[in-house]
Amino acid sequence: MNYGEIHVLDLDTIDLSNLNRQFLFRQKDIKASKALTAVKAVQHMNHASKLVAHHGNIMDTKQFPLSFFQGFDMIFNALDNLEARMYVNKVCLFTKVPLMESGTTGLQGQVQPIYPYLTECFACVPKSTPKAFPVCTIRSTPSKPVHCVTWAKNFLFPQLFGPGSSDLIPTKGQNEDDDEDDDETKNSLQEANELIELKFSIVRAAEDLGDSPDYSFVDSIITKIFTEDILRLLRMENLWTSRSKPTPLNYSEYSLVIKNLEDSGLIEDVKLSDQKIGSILENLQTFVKSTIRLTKRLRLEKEIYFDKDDQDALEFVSSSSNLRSYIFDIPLKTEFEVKQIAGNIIPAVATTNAIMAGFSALSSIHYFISGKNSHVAAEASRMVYDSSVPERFVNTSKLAEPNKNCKQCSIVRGIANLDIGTLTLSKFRQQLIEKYHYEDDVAIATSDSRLLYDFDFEDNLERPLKDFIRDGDVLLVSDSEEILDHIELLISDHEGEEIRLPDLTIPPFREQQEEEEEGEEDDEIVAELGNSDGIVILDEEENPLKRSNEETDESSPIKKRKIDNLVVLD
Ligand SMILES: Nc1ncnc2c1ncn2[C@@H]1O[C@H](COP(=O)(O)OP(=O)(O)OP(=O)(O)O)[C@@H](O)[C@H]1O
Ligand SMILES: [Zn+2]
Repeated sequence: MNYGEIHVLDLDTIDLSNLNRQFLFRQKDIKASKALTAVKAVQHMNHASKLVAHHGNIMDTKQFPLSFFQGFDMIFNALDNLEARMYVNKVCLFTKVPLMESGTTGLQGQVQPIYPYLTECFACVPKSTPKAFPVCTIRSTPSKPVHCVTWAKNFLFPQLFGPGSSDLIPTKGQNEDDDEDDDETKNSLQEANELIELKFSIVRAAEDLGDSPDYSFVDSIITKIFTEDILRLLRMENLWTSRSKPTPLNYSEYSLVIKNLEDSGLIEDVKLSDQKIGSILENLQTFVKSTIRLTKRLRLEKEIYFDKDDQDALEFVSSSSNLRSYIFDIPLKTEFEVKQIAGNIIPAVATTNAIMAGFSALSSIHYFISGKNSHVAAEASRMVYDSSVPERFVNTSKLAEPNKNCKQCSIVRGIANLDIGTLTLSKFRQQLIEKYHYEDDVAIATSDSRLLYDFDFEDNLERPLKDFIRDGDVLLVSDSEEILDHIELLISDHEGEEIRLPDLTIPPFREQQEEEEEGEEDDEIVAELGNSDGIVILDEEENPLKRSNEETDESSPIKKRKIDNLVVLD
């Protein structure tokens, strides 16, 4: 089958660790763009499709504006993170482009064809988030290796080399026990302040590490983190009534050996096997080595973010989490194991990936052979997933209808074309009121609930939209009278263009819901089901939304469609 034009997109470059399962890549391709290399590798195969590669982040609206998405008949997701998947899902709802969503974890996998507003979207079923631990467990009372790795990766590393970490500094009310809460909050704040001091010592050291470097700042870090902080925890006796107490590190036992290594300049040559559990001395040596190397890097890099494939960062996290484990009498881990824990790595299986990619392609055929009819394809397509039943490796199920409570599917939305550089908030507000027939006023907020305007917050009115949003951002508009529904407008920036507010897309199931509720009475709402893509678009002739800027009809088609808990404005 000829797909016409296929665009392949990925933000990453090829790593050695990809070669075992990503068959299009070879050793020589390491560090090259995945998308470009994949396209090059299959270009010569016998097919009639034109292949185009893009190296970039799908969420980058400059490189991939809305018009990019609108250019496709179908989008295939094979992403590995929730943020990007949710983003593509949302854009597909705005643009109504069908989405073939897929994913694998180890031996499990699934393919979900999504026909916007006709079938469940990616957000319709809540997704489980990665396992979270209480802050106090990570900060004060670890009991498993993963607690220590999380502390090293999410707290210590960003505090010393990155942008800091506020989410692991507890605020009141996070502990079940109130007494623990007070003591812990105070303790953690003090620890955090001291770490800021250490960060300064690192920055100073980074400037001074010359021919005869002074590494005493590393001793201060070790003493603070592995001895003094633990002594302070021990003083909080209520923490230890039903737990075994930690044992602070006695650094003086090791400091001489470390100093000799530093003086002889051999410290940076220390290398422990990644498959072997190191002794305390070896972990200390690795800690000192990686701290020195990361500090030197800070001369060129402003901030360093943890990346499991960054050897210095991995050695720092591995050694510091092991030293903490030792203090809390928790089993130590090899560097390889720490890498798996820190990188949330679930082994990827080439066969599962291949099977799911195959089903993705097969499933899309329903859409193409039906002449791109979403209704027919939605009826014919199946969700495919691995099966836990022995002797039956895959299972299928009919596609479910959108979840009526889905925060994505249940929203009235549209795409607004405008020039964010020149359009002021005031003009935008005025146009909204005219176009959608708000009776009084609106409130306008960003998608992360930052209020830009409402009737008693007018400070921003004369500022252009570009001061608050970028191309591709979503704005939330709500009716100050709370009669009309909240709406979501995706902003598509077009320099020099007059503002064009869209006719809104109303999810079909909400239309049916309201018809059932309101019976025949409501002749204000004029809507039509069953146009080619199944989306309810308000009728051209009779609906005021279609007649932009004309005040010929006082009624509004989005009247009374009120969804609770959608927008939190403050
Ligand atoms: N926002 C994004 N834009 C473009 N590509 C993305 C985005 N987020 C993730 N990806 C890509 O999605 C792909 C997911 O693939 P997968 O998890 O199978 O392999 P991988 O990430 O190469 O494996 P590993 O994590 O072991 O390196 C990756 O190639 C990743 O670069
Ligand atoms: Zn949904």
